[in-house]
Amino acid sequence: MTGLLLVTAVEPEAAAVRAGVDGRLTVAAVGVGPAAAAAGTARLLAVAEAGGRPYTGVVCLGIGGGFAGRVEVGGTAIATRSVAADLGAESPDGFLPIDDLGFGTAVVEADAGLVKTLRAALPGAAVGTVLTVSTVTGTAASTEALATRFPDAVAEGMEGYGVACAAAGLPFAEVRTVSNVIGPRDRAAWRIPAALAALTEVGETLGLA
Ligand SMILES: O=C(O)c1cccc(C(=O)CC[C@H]2O[C@@H](n3cnc4c(=O)[nH]cnc43)[C@H](O)[C@@H]2O)c1
Repeated sequence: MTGLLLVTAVEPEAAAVRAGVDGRLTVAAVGVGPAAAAAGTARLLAVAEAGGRPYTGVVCLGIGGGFAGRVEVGGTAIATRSVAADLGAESPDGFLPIDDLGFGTAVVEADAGLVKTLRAALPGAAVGTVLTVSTVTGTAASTEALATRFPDAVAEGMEGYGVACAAAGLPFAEVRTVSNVIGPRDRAAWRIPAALAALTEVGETLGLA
């Protein structure tokens, strides 16, 4: 996997991944939320391309929320696809994704080859849809709504779809290590050290692959 660009939202996540990668791949923090992450990723890809050393793929990594019963806190989720869950329109009949509005798609499929490699390297990981949200889910009602709309969703983060759009045709994957259960907000219950330690383990596998 030489040549992969690994991106996270914030520097503590990047440091955790770097500790595992051990200098074998580039790891950068590109900002929180899909817009900042897309812009930051696009800039890194453009600079590398202009320098004649283009990246061969992009992996979005970070801590995230996990759907109860689908992945454990401290566990890892590999995305089969990254979906912008709140990109669309509300209506009296429910949420309408941009796909239904005729404005493109809120879904980016992960690269099958990268997913296969990640699954082999991380056999204990949950595998499924990873949602991208601009607002962290924090009520029982919104959690239930998302779990119903996306029965195969395992986790949510705030950057995957943005990074995937910036990757624009390059092989893309997303991996989340779970710091908290998605549900009524309880920041004190977040297990960030465990999720960062799991990110280092993911970095080890990517650095060796
Ligand atoms: O406070 C710290 O020490 C700390 C260390 C590393 C990372 C953080 C973050 O808060 C990272 C923000 C990042 O986390 C993702 N995230 C985490 N939980 C959720 C969630 O339940 N729903 C959506 N996103 C989540 C998200 O991608 C943020 O960008 C703090």
